[in-house]
Amino acid sequence: MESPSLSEIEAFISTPFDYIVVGGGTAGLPVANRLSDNATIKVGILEAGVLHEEDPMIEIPRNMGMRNEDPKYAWVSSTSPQPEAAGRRIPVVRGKLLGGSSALNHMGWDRGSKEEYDAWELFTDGGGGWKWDSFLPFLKKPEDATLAPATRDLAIEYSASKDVISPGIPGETARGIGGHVKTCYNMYNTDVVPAYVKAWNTLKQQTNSNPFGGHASGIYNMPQSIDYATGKRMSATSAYYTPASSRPNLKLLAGAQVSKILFNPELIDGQHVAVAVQFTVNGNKYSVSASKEIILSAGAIGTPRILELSGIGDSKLLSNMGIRTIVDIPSVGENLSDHIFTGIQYQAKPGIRTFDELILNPDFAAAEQERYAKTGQGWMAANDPMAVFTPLNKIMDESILSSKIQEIETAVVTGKSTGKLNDLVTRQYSIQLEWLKQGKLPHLEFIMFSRGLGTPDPEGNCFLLATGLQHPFGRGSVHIQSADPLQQPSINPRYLTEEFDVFSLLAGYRTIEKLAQSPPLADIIAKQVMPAAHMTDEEVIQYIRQACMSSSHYMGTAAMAARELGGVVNHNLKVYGTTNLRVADASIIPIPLAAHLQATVYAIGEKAAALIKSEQV
Ligand SMILES: Cc1cc2nc3c(=O)[nH]c(=O)nc-3n(C[C@H](O)[C@H](O)[C@H](O)COP(=O)(O)OP(=O)(O)OC[C@H]3O[C@@H](n4cnc5c(N)ncnc54)[C@H](O)[C@@H]3O)c2cc1C
Repeated sequence: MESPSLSEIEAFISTPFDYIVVGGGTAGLPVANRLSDNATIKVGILEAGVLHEEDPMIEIPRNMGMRNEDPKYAWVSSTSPQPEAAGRRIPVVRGKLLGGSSALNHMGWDRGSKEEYDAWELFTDGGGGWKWDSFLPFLKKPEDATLAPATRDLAIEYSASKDVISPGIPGETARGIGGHVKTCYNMYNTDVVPAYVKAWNTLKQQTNSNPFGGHASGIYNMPQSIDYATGKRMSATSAYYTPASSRPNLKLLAGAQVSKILFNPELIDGQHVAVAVQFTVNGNKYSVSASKEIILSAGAIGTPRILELSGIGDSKLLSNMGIRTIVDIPSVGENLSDHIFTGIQYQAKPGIRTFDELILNPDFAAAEQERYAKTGQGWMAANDPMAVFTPLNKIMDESILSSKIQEIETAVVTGKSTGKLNDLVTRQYSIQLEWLKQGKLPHLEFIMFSRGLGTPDPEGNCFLLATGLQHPFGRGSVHIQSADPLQQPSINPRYLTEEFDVFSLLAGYRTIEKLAQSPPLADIIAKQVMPAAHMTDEEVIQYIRQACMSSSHYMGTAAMAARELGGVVNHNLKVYGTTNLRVADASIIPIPLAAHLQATVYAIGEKAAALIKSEQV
């Protein structure tokens, strides 16, 4: 791992910064870019990972996933043993490099539904404009949608049904044009995709021709954060850092791990004033000052860790670690949620090609690599774009569902739920129960991965049909284990601790089975590879516990909510009890969102920058 030289560190710490952004990731880099567009404002970025310039492992879309366990690219960590997931430690993947998780993710570009963003305002008691109508400009701002020449909406083209839904604001006004992150439709679809879409149509799932308009249920062709012209991934680095990197007033120190925020001993109106950031390089400690603000953008795992190391968190936990409490906020690091998923692997009949072909057929792989090098197109630029987001009532018997909803409602009301029922979670549950009863918002996502897990079988290409829980009831936590800033925090998502979450994934699993039996998908399947077919409900539940994985969609650990409710930041993203410490990343999301997170996190970065600018004098 490259480290910055002493002269680079000295140049950085002697700069009179106005703002320091901690974490050069998906939200942090938009903040740094927007603040430094004023040449009189000095902005510093501290990033624990390094800058990977022109790295094919990041830029070439088909190389995704290959560096998730490499410490030069990722924080290699796992959860604490998860009792309800067969006691496993489940890998926790996050980017540790400039660009953060946007440089490692699967590039899907989507957003949640109107009602979900409208709910954010219920946590901030109306402040700050955190609802669909006022957040929409920020959801659009990061994006530069390439609508031509990649205009083919294959979800509609492949659709067997004429029953296409397109509610909400019109598609033309819902997408962003001219922003920093270029997006396009997928460049190549494997042979499984047309049959997959049509099989969903036979199960009465409608195609959604306008998933960005505020209604995210249905089948759709999810755009990708890929530049159509080059075929390269767009990360926060290529989108926001590179174009601004030559600004003299923007400085990056990569390879510097932040340990804590330092505060002025004197308070202003009873509030703490953040003045500097302490970081380590090769075990040596340094600090750098900021005269205006410090913005924490270290992600849903990194941000609560830094808050606690700085003395902001649950005073009991902090005193056990020997850390002096600066602000007692017991909810720091609580409220962790994630989209857990499970799946079934199938082998396709001979002649049906999935991405396994790139491993099984070296000549074909070489030809595709050559095509990519010349044109930026083809299989190496391709992904799995078909998204299916569905409420539970679209995939199961309504009477069974309503009795299950009744059960969880009773558990919540009587306090029998196994989760920690603080005020924040109680409000979240009442909103989530309402969403379930209305049956409009997605509760599950179905994803088709056009490749098998493990070593491909030469007898036939494989693919995986997976389902992921979008509005889980389980809530976990991330907390430091000691005052040592280099020790990994304890990450406990408490997966599958709520019965309803298990029930939902079982329903998703049974739907995958039905889908695989539906033509024309059934016609291209040779066999079910994993797990065994024809399992009882008990056996499927056991399999889910043994095999479920994280989607790496960690959120909520420094929730934006009223302080008395259990919030960590207010509607201006300021940490309670401080005048000038903000959080901008996935940790502020106050309630689980039924979408992949990056587009929303970029929007949080854009909105944070606008909030900060609006307070500049
Ligand atoms: C493998 C994977 C696949 C995914 N697929 C998709 C997808 O297809 N579509 C989608 O929309 N979303 C996807 N996501 C989720 C999405 O990418 C993340 O939710 C989002 O990028 C998180 O942004 P963030 O700004 O909160 O954190 P990050 O982007 O992770 O940024 C945090 C940054 O802070 C740095 N940092 C942390 N601690 C410190 C410290 N102490 N000192 C200095 N720096 C620090 C980190 O190194 C990192 O660069 C995926 C994520 C992963 C990991």
